[in-house]
Amino acid sequence: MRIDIVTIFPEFFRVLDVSLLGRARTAGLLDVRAHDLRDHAHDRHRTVDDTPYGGGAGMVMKPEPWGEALDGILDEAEGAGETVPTLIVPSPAGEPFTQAIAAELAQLDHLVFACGRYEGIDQRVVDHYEERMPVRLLSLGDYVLNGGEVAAMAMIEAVGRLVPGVVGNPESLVEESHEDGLLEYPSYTKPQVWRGLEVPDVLRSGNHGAVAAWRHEQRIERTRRVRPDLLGDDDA
Ligand SMILES: COc1ccc(Cn2ccc3ccc(-c4cc(N)[nH]n4)cc32)cc1
Repeated sequence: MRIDIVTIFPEFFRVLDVSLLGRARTAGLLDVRAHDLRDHAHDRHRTVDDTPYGGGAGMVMKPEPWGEALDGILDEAEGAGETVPTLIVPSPAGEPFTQAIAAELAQLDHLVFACGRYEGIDQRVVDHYEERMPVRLLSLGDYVLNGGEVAAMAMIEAVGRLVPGVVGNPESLVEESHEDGLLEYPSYTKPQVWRGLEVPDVLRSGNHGAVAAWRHEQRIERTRRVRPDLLGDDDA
């Protein structure tokens, strides 16, 4: 999977060079490239923002630098005969990002993240590129960040780890929180007793059926307690 990120803070994504996604990049499973939006602002101050039409506080990101940056990525993909990438625009006004969306995006060959700042990106950028490629406005949650970078990083990690081969043991992706609509079961490791707290006996019983049943019940109980909204009416 190829991932392009357009941002005024490309250095923010250097962290992707380490950890799980770093190994995936080295293995050629993920090709992640950050682009500096200011490279596409050609005035002396490399200006990417301006005052909003209609007035109001704050600044809005100018469309021209975005057009040049995104055209460059699109033209390269088209020139290489690749499938048209999907444009992901993190936004407080977006569709809630979920594990299901992460799984859907993990099937694609090429994602482009447009990380806005200030009060957002001129609407005409989304309107224009909706004519050329799939565009998804996605929200990380019902709170306001200062820009799209943190949201993009979270989405890239959630999607990247689902790309086949990125996670060493694919079995570890099964029965994760939200993977099938339930939260994950509680986990334990050695020592058997820690500060007077014991590992549940069933987990040391060697009875795999009993362990599986206990874990499933724990998932339902935890989901009912913490996230009843994830359960259907008859399960809540
Ligand atoms: C009009 O109100 C505002 C609009 C934008 C902003 C700051 N900002 C600029 C670009 C950008 C991209 C994503 C997000 C974001 C995403 C989630 N889930 N929370 N916040 C925030 C962003 C502040 C206020």
